[in-house]
Amino acid sequence: MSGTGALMTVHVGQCGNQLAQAFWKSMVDEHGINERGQTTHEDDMNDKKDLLFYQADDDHYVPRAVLVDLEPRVINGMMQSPNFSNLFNTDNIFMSDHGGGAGNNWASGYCQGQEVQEKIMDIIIREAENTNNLDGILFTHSVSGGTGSGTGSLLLERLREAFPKKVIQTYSVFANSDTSTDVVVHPYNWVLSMQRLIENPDHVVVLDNAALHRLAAGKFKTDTPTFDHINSLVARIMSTSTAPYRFNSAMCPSIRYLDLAPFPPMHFIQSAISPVVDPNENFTRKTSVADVTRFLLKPTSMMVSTASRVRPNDCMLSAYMFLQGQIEAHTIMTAEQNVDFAIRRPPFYMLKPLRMMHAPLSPYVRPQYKVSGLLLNNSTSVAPLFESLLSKYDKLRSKRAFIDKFEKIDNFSLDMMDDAMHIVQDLLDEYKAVVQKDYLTRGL
Ligand SMILES: Nc1nc2c(ncn2[C@@H]2O[C@H](COP(=O)(O)OP(=O)(O)OP(=O)(O)O)[C@@H](O)[C@H]2O)c(=O)[nH]1
Repeated sequence: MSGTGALMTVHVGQCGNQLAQAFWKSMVDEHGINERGQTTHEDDMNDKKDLLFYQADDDHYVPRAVLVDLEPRVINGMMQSPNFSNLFNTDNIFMSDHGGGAGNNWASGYCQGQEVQEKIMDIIIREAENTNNLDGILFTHSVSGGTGSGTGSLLLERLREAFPKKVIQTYSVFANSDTSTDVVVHPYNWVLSMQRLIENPDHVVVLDNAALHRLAAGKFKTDTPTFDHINSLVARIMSTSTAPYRFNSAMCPSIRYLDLAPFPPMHFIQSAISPVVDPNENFTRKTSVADVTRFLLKPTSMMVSTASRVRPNDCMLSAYMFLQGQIEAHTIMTAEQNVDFAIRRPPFYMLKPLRMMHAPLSPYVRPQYKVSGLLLNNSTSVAPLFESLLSKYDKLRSKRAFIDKFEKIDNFSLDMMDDAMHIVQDLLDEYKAVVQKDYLTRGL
């Protein structure tokens, strides 16, 4: 593969593995592969299946994916489903012998992870060594339960150690703080995970379940969107953002060229997709580049609930817009100029020009719409979400609410929690400093 290496995925916990199902379902469809890993179409020259799949000795395609959970339900369910039972390499699955999960407790997930980390890392390193040119790792998990957050945190530390030069990009699901039914100790789990998200990956795509839920409720014509609805949106983000590498784009042939985090550790990325369509509905709209870009740049389109409350000094540190469909090169250039003009005025300021690129479509699947897009946006407008979660953490921590559940875990100390809180606070201060500083290009 010239200029392009391979990617592998690591999925941890219930949410991480449910996202794996949505993502890999769209990957097999987009690469013309059936549930046995066999090709369903004559190969297209732009289809780089080997970016995410390897070929077994009998030539069938196998996802370069590692599935990890401390309880077996979700992965077993996947292995029994007709779509996946013959697709994944079962040697790439780790399920704990205890089988009880981490009880929504980061400390339990982290400490159980310490006992089994070598086994999991052996799987990941073997899989990485199976490709001679790994560019990066995509990692899916939730930061509010116990396994995805706790074991996920430990694995992120170990991945960074084992792959110091590879791009690590997480898709991290934040709890839906609008619903009382979600995990009550999620602010603790979040703070502890955030420390590892600040310290280890190159990019963290922040997926706020509250925003995803609202978007899905509006678009899927249901008041009670399911995780299937929500995960289909996340799969769109993951598939569009990897489309340039998977389908031979000259503009961005590898995740290594994605310059989304010019000021680390401010590497928390918001995303928006357009159009959002219920696949079971007749699509009657006419899409255009102008229409799609306008929607993507609306603060309310971001998959982060607090981003819709625009603050006058917010600024985009780096952003990429991926457009897909039947689009002429000159249309992208005109759109780029229009967008460039729009984002130099409130509510958008940019430190770097927004980069637009044409992300090729799968040669085998035709969407219902002609033009679609994805925005990956590294903006200071993510900070209010962190501020709100930190204040939820402070409220629980000051009352020592549920703290006994964490204290009773061997090898866990409350200092770990307090240290993590300071690291998150430092990140927030960095965001605030950017917002206040006059090096922003706004004629100050
Ligand atoms: N978007 C999305 N969120 C999910 C999904 N499954 C669970 N969540 C959210 O993830 C959080 C809980 O994390 P889980 O992934 O269920 O838990 P876990 O990481 O397996 O940890 P334990 O259950 O404690 O072992 C809650 O905020 C849920 O709302 C999913 O499929 N999609």
